Parts: sequence; structure tokens; C-alpha cells
Amino acid sequence: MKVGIVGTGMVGSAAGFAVALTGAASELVLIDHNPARALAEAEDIAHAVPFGRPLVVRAGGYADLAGAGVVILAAGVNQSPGETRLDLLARNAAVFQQIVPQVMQAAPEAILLIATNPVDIMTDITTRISGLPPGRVIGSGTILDTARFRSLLGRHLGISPQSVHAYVLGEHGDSEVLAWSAARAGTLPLRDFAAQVGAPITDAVMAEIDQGTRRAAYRIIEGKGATWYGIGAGLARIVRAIAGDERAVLSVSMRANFPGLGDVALSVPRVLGRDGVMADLMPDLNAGETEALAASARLLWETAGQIRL
Ligand SMILES: NC(=O)C1=CN([C@@H]2O[C@H](COP(=O)(O)OP(=O)(O)OC[C@H]3O[C@@H](n4cnc5c(N)ncnc54)[C@H](O)[C@@H]3O)[C@@H](O)[C@H]2O)C=CC1
Ligand SMILES: CC(=O)C(=O)O
Repeated sequence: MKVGIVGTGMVGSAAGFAVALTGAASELVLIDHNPARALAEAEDIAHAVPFGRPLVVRAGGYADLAGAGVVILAAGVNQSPGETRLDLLARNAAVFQQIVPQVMQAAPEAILLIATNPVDIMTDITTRISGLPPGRVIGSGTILDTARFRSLLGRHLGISPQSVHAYVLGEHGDSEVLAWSAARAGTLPLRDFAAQVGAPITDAVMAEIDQGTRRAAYRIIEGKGATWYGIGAGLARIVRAIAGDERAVLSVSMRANFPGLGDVALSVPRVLGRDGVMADLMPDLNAGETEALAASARLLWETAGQIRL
């Protein structure tokens, strides 16, 4: 499958690198406002191909997206230390008003995969600008937060994150909801597994994992200016699910009806295949998690409502 990436800064190039190593695509086209950057990233990623999977990589313009199955949108500004993702909205909405029509003109059949922050609102905006069915405009949403949650739970339990089945829901941002009550490890409910291995989930453990997940981006940005490896791998994972028609269950963002509110883009676990989102799966939540998810949805709905297109 041909994959395009618009915005080849840290996130876009990390996604391209992960696609090259995992074989999620057969052809990669890199586009950036700064053509020299796209050219340099294409050349650098091409040098990883002999160590990865067969792939043709090149820099190009929008017309080169023709025939792409997925186009990743990672263009725009990122957070400076102390900024929230929502602080980026006005600047990145202006960027998307410029790029989405050009992508649509060149590749009307493509599934759009949004990484730019605030990713849920950018997914909402892209759905509205493109006119595509919502299931074909996918935000990376909480795929990264879910990976962070699983990684910390796996470390606490002494098992691989691949054996942890837990999700982060709602906003990819400060109001996100860690779905503790639906979490499982191996075949067991999380707390039963934790008791068996002598690593109980105490309030202190929950607080530490919550902050470790929710505040991860802030810590990394403080230390090295931006985050890119985790999201690059997450974007490649989504591309692979689509390209292989995998029907994989991943927590991603999409504009959909939220009960009692209306249409809003946020993350729940969703089934992903060749045509994009095939189904939404709402985990069993306790009362506190249900309330937190409704609050996250309301925040996103109100913020998206402020954007005039
Ligand atoms: N969804 C997620 O989980 C994550 C999202 N992000 C977000 O991804 C976005 C990109 O972050 P970075 O790659 O670190 O930023 P970056 O500054 O390294 O790269 C952004 C790229 O976008 C390009 N660009 C800007 N305007 C453009 C336009 N009109 N057309 C084409 N290209 C344009 C720039 O030239 C630059 O190369 C940010 O909004 C960041 O917050 C970052 C990490 C995780
Ligand atoms: C920057 C960002 O959104 C993240 O690393 O979660």
C-alpha cells in the first residue's frame, strides 16, 4: 500500500522510519512545507530499508499522493515546555485548512490518519473539512497513552506490555481516562493477576501509573523538546492494521455520537481494517470512569464547537 506523510518533522519522520522497519507499506511519499526537510528525511529513511522491509521512499508534492491508501497528517507546531496540546489549536487549525483540501484533491480515496495536536480536535476539523465519512478520518488519539499505560502496568506486574489488555479513553490530553476497571493481565482481571504475582494495585500504585501515563509527554518535552518514537510506532501500527485489513482493536479517535452530547472526536477501542473504523467497543467502566469520560467528551465537544471553518 502507498502511504503519504504530510509534515516530516520529528513525528512524521519517526512514523516513516517505523513504517520502513515494520513493513506496513510498500511505498512512502514524504511532503513538507520545507521540501529540503522532506528530501533529507526520505534519503535517511531509505538507508534503513536494507535493514527493514521492501519499501520505495521518496519526497514529493501533493500530486504524488495519488493512489495512496493512507495519508498521515503530522504537520504543524508542537508543544513548547509548559504548553498544553489544546494551546496549539488555533495555529494547527490554520495549517489544516491549507493542507486537507490539497490532500483530498490528490488522494480522495485515502484514509486520513491524524497525529497533529490537539489530535482529537484536529480529527474533528479534518472530518468536517474533508467531508469524508467519519470512519475514514482516524486520529491516533490515545493509542500512545494506551501504550504508556500498558508499559507501566507490565513493568509493575513483571510481564510484557503485550500481555496487558488495558485502554486509555477520551482525550489524548490532560482529561484522558485510564480504564482501570476494564483492565486485564493475561486471562485475568488486573487485580486478580496482581494479587497472584504479589504486586497489588494499591492507591499509591494507581496514582503513580496515572501520572506516569498522563504526564509522560510533559516530562519528555522538558527533557528533549518533543516526543516522537512512541507515536511513530503507534502510527505505523495503525497503518499496518489498515493495510493488512487486520480488524485489530486499537484505541483511536474518530468523530462519533457521544450519548447526551452529540458528535465529538475522542478515543475508545475500535476495530480497524481496510476501510478504516469498522466498529466501536465501549469497555465496562465504573461510575467514576464513566463520569470522567463524559467530562473529557464535554471538554472536547465545547472546544471543537469554538472552531469556525
Ligand atoms: N498524536 C500524538 O500522540 C502526538 C502528536 N504530536 C504532534 O505532532 C505534531 C508534529 O510534531 P513534531 O513532528 O514534533 O513537530 P516538528 O516541528 O518537528 O514538525 C512539524 C513539521 O510540519 C511542517 N509543516 C508546518 N506547516 C506545514 C504545512 N502547512 N504544510 C506542510 N508541512 C508543514 C514543518 O515544516 C515541520 O517539518 C505536533 O502537533 C505535535 O504536538 C506529537 C507527539 C505525539
Ligand atoms: C506530544 C504528545 O502528544 C505526546 O507525546 O503524548
